[in-house]
Amino acid sequence: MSELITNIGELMTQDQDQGTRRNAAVVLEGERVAWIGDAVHAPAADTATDAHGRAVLPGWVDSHSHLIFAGDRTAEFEARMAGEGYTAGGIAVSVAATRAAGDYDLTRLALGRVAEAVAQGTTYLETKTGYGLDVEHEARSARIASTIADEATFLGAHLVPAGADADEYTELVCGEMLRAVRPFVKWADVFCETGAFTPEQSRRVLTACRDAGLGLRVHGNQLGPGAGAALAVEFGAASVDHVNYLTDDDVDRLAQSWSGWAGGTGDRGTVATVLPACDLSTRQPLAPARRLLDAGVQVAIASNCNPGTSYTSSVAFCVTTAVLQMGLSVHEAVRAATWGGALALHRETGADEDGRRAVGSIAVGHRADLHMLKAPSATHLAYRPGIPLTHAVWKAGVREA
Ligand SMILES: N=CN[C@@H](CCC(=O)O)C(=O)O
Ligand SMILES: [Zn+2]
Repeated sequence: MSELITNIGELMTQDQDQGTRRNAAVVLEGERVAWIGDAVHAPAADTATDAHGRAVLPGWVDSHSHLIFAGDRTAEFEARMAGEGYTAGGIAVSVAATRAAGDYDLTRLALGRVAEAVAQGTTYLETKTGYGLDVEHEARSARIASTIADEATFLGAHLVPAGADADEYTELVCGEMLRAVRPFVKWADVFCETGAFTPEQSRRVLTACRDAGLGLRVHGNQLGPGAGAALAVEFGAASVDHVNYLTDDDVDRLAQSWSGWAGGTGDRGTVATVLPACDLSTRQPLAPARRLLDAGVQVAIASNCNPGTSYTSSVAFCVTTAVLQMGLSVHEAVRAATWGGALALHRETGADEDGRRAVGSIAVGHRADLHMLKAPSATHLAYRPGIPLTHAVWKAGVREA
């Protein structure tokens, strides 16, 4: 089956060759993009959709979320809005509720969050464990994550559970827990922060997970300056996420990690993933996305949807904030939330070992993940903040919303 989407007012492909086109058309064939060009030259297809001048972007690639949880942390949020600071300790509340939930409920809750994200234009999604924190519940979370999301990440090193010895728990994460989750996940993550895991414990987790064949990610420099970004670069992690408190050396290291990557090929570095909704919800200083881009660091924008620090799956909200508050252009912010997210998940180019198609940009042969706005241009995402602008969503060529 093929579908022609025509009369696209602005087609922001985020593809180097295609750029942003006016009065464009796209043909989808099965799960892939088969043709891109001027609407006046569009070929026939089995079905046709008239965009009536609306804008089309790649679907959002949300490279950082924590969707496998039960329970509610409204009280913690209210306390924070009344002036209390965020600490990692709140994670324990979600751990208790998550362990208490049955498999059916936990899966249903997570699926509901995925549906909410897709309805807002997200077509590729990573999610993490991290609210189980024992072997049984981390393995269960990993299994559910692998069924509801495109990419699953092991975050056993999210918090040392109450009553546990930090070093013993770290050993558990690196041993029995890692073996239990391994069949379900592609990535491992560690929360390297005061109140969570020390640099030395984080190093042990990263080493064990790398040795087990997992790709690496790091939660770092969220609540204060720390070792997260430096460790991420040292271990060749795909991304370091949060990055609110970076020193000049951290920025230099991240930029240096991309020095062998020219024109989209060569050695990858570590993507700096900024999480604007989390920064607002925790009242942290916004991550320095402008400074990172200017230094030559590849940047992604993600929702960090989770019950503690960022209970939203709206990548559009994050893009809006990145433009209005972080100094990014609309094109840069959309790029970071599409192609940048794909880069952070190693999904920006063609088929990998899994044989899957590139996501995060619109090009012939890439996965047909499209997001049509109720607006003539992507600029409206920032120009009309808070307005739900998703008109239609295609995921792998299938109309989802
Ligand atoms: N910072 C660590 N983990 C999550 C928050 C987890 C929570 O508070 O439940 C985050 O990315 O912000
Ligand atoms: Zn997170």
